[in-house]
Amino acid sequence: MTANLLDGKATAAAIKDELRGRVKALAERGIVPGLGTVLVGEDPGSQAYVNGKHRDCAEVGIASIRRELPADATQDQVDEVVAELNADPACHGYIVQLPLPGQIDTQRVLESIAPDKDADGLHPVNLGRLVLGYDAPLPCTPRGIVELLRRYDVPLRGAEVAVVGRGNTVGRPLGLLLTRRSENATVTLCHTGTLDLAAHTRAADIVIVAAGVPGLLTAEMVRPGAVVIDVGITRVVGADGKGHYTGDVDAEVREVAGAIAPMPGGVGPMTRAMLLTNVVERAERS
Ligand SMILES: Nc1nc(=O)c2c([nH]1)NC[C@@H]1CN(c3ccc(C(=O)N[C@@H](CCC(=O)O)C(=O)O)cc3)C=[N+]21
Repeated sequence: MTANLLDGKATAAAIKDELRGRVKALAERGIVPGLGTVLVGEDPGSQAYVNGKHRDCAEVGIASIRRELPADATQDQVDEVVAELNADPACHGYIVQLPLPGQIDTQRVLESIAPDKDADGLHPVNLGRLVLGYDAPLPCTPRGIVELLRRYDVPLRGAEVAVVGRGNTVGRPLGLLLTRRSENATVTLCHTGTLDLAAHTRAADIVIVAAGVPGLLTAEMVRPGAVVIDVGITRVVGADGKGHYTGDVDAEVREVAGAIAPMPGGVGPMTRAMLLTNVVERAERS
């Protein structure tokens, strides 16, 4: 048996088609949604992600607002760009690309983003709203995972879900989303302190791995027919000296899983589609 594909790329394309229609409807009201990005430094990976986001914007009809600062930028310079985007009525939402250089206080920057313009959904106020069940922009990767499962009719109600990783951007908020009344999944949040990881993953109907450890989930850790979502992205240098990105799920898992969202082609494109969705939703409320 080979796992069915949960095709994040195709699903994200369908979502972008839907967004294009919503952007047209906004245009009739004289509103053009705007997404801002703040990039500090010249990391090629970060540049590639930010370029991808602006390409997505162009495809959907969202205006791009791009701010770039050098790698040696000061805290004041970053604060100034954040204050400018907070005040700019053309910017409905924006992200500060992470990681930031070491001289910048990341927490201070993220906390100074206006919560209602937080396109990532990672501002402490918005994570707090998520905990409390209030309306808020949702974190893009967790939202993209739930949307991908929904569009492939993978049942969440009553499902046993093992989430591997408790990071602030994926694992922790994903547990919050999946345990909302509207999803009603039962979540086991596993982490580096989990004593018997395989016992938890083998008991799960859905295994979502966001640990950043290549090959962490192996075939014997997966119940035959289970749904597997690979959220890992780790840069590794191969024997040929070339760098590439790899996920957390071992290739053999394909032989046991019922369905799999691979890396690449799974959660990454969904994350980008949810970023656009957050911005369009915010513009629709304006
Ligand atoms: N403030 C902030 N928000 C982020 O959302 C954020 C960030 N900082 N820093 C870095 C990570 C990483 N990230 C990715 C998003 C999409 C792909 C993606 O689309 N990947 C493709 C492959 C690459 C491609 O085709 O371009 C895939 O998985 O198929 C990858 C990585 C967002 N991040």
